[in-house]
Amino acid sequence: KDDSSLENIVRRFQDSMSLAKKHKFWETQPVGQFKDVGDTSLPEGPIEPPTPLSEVKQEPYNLPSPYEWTTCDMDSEETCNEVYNLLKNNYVEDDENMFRFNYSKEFLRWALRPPGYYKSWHIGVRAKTSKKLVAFITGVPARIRVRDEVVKMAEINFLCVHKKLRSKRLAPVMIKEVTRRVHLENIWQAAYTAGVVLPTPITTCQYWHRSLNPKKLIDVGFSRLGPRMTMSRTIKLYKLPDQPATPGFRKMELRDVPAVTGLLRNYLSQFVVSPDFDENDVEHWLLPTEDVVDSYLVESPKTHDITDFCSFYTLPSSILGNQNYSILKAAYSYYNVSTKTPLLQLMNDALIVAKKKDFDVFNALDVMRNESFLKELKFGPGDGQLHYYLYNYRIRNALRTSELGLVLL
Ligand SMILES: CNCCCN(C)c1ncc(F)c(N2CC(C(=O)NCc3cnc4ccccn34)C2)n1
Repeated sequence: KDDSSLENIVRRFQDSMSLAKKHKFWETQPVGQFKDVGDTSLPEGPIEPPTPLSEVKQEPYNLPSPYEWTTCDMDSEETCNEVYNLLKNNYVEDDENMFRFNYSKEFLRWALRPPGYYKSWHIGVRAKTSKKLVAFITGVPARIRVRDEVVKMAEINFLCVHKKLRSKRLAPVMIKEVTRRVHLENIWQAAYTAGVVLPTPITTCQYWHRSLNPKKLIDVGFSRLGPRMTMSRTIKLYKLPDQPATPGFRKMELRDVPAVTGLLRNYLSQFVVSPDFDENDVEHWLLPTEDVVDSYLVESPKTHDITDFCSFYTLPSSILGNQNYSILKAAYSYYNVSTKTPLLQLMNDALIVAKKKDFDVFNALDVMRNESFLKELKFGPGDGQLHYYLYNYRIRNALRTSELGLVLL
């Protein structure tokens, strides 16, 4: 890029300004502050005590005058459509603005209605005159274990402000409003991620990508042909068998929920931060849902024990400005457990079924035990980093990515 162009100078200045304002806001919040990093005298755990519910602000925060709060009822086809279209046109893009997430309506209904969810945490902002939905932020309740403490938290996600309303300082007031509504339910901690550095990540993950349809990925600019590589050599490099290799590898069913819950709880107990799933959670988050989440397990043909489990979620991206394709079909590694089948073989079977379902790429973060298979299964490091954060909960030292057992959608 011509870095000296005035346009780039202005953009860099604006970025630095918004970054400065970002830290202005986060310095007012109960989060680990940069100045406190390394201060081992500060105890691990909640940073501020809960407030008596009577002292929690009862009325919503003030929005700039042309805008009003709205609660988005995801059960309503019309409202779900509005949320889908807002995100489809205004949510996260890659740095080169070639792709934008295109979370489907079924995915959003799944992601936002887990056991015990609160409609009041599905918060929208409308323009008073046109009633157009112009911004969105959500929370869902989750029990998250940090070392040996299980903490009720809100998982905050889908913060989106319409492109035309950026730098109107809407995000800080939306974060304060979702925090207020979470406090009203007597919950004082939260977990969230961001592609940008804020005070202060508990860990920073790297995305890895395994090509399943290399020809399309190169055509749309997601990947580039390797040096001294031809297209046919590249297609051959990423070729996968037609069927999974593991005997007893099959789709998860409702009757498997108790066994999968036991398997998953044991496996996740090794990580410093992970969800504390019960059977209701497993039924919601891991039972296969068409075009939303896929999960497979290994049932030993001899003993009929369930020994292993793998899952991935469906998150397509819109391809901005390509003649031949408009959608990138991406699968994201979710929760995987290996007790008998080597994780390498289990994940290769996951790649095989994902390719069979016509996904173009299989993405994974370097969390949990994922590093053990990434290179060998021909994943390549991505350009995106994902920083994980806890709100109002201090972790004494940042975690290694292998100590993190939490995947947010
Ligand atoms: C927990 N909430 C995370 C949701 C947001 N997630 C999934 C996300 N957050 C930051 C990223 F860096 C990222 N990446 C996946 C990797 C990737 O595929 N990069 C190319 C690409 C294709 N489509 C898009 C859309 C947006 C950004 C990059 N894109 C990088 N994913």
